[in-house]
Amino acid sequence: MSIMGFTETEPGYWLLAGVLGLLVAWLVKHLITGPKNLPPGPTGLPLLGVAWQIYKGGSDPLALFAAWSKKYGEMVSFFVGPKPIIILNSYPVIFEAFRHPDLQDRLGSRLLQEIIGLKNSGIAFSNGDVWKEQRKFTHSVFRSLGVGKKSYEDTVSAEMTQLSSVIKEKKGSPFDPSTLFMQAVSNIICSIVFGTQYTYDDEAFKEILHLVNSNVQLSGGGGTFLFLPIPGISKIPFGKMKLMTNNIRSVNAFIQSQIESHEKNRDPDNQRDFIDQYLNKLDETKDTVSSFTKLNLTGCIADLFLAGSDTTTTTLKWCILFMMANPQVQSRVQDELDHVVGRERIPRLDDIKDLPYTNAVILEVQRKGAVAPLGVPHVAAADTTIRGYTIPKGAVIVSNIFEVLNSEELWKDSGAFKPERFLTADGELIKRDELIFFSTGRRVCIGEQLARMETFLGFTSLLQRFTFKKPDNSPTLSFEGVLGISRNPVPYMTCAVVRE
Ligand code: HEM
Repeated sequence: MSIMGFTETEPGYWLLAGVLGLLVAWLVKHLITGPKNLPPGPTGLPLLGVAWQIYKGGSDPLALFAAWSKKYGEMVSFFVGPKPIIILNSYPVIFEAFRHPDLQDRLGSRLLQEIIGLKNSGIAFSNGDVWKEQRKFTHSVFRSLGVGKKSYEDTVSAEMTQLSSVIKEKKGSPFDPSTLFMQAVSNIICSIVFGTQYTYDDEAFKEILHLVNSNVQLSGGGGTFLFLPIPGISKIPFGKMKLMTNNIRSVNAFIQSQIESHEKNRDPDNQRDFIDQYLNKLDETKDTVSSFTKLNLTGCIADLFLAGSDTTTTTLKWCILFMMANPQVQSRVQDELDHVVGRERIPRLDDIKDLPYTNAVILEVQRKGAVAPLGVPHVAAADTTIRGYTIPKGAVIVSNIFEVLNSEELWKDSGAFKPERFLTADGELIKRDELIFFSTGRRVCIGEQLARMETFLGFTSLLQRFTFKKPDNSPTLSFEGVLGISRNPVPYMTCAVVRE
């Protein structure tokens, strides 16, 4: 018998026979023992699943997922290799699934495990009791420091004042705001975690931000490269993986040096920051199987930086981009600020209730910017039924936040930038549950209050002092999103003109 022209005496015959045998075995196993009753979705090549379609979707998986949502509905399933992936495309289904106790696990990062030993560690990538304990503890530290509350306002305002002073030095000439926004936002995380706020010319601070930022870029859409389950991934001696490995080593060395200096200079009666409080917790913990360990401290610090810096920085970048593109909206925000706050003092959280238009603008920027368009993937800890479909144990569950924020059903004329959609006829602010920028359910963003506060105080203090303009002769403004760990605007330049 010959296969595709090869006879039994040729090596190609046995190679092809082997490949075909594997395909048949996979198909049989998949049909007989594979998960049943999955939500509908595209069928892909055996073994590869729809990996090739996603690859072809290239820089715009969001468009591909939108097309699938239209075709298959609010729950879509497909395979990447042997792994089932479930995409949730509507607010009600995300709301239901993300409250289910069996749909709260995460994918681990092989890369972080190999380099730092982080496995089921920290908050964002841990499961079960470790996750519950670390998340609860982080919440309690945030509460005690007043993070996201009025008592933390001065720290955030001081940072935004430093940001404005540096921007003022640009004297209206064009600049890319990315690095400055990142410095301001990361400095707030530094104050929570290390008890320090750096000046923007501090070399160590600049170097760490460069390393974190570089990994945010290198990680690719949704942080894919962080999660590749390839054994020995950290040993790859070239390309992206080598760069990421080196960056992670350097960031880890910085984190360890901070922990060590806190250990040397501690005063248990004066707990300055997250690290001090964690070290105290380690002292108190007698339980040998407790999740409070130095490794988990490292995991929490890494998570707060990764999750807390890039997202809020990106939100501020979208804010300025939309203001440059909509000067009439910008000047209406400035009028409202002049009327309510004036120019003599900086905006405060107490002003929020009196600034409905400004708040509507922030909501619309967040809706259109969709900085976390696919959230952070969850994993099913057990077979679970949602809306009559089975989500099998081990399936990866992706919340398509982007689809919810762009749904024509929820937001009439959803493609347009219209802050008025969040105002009543009387000018009161309308709050909508479907605005799930920070996700929903048990793993909802732990930094939500802080991020809202940073965005409000950052945006208002900038617009109080400056008018942002597109530099003459600069490229046409683009509203395309560039998908990295978060969804960024295409890099742009702006001129910050001091207001008369
Ligand atoms: C505009 C800014 C932000 C956005 C849009 C955002 C969005 C999100 C989203 C969508 C998730 C996934 C929730 C889920 O899995 O269901 C998340 C998780 C998380 N965020 Fe944020 N976030 C922002 C700012 C922050 C800040 C400032 C911090 C830190 C202070 C932070 C810390 C975290 C952590 C630690 C998690 C993991 C929570 C867990 O797994 O239990 N985020 N965020």
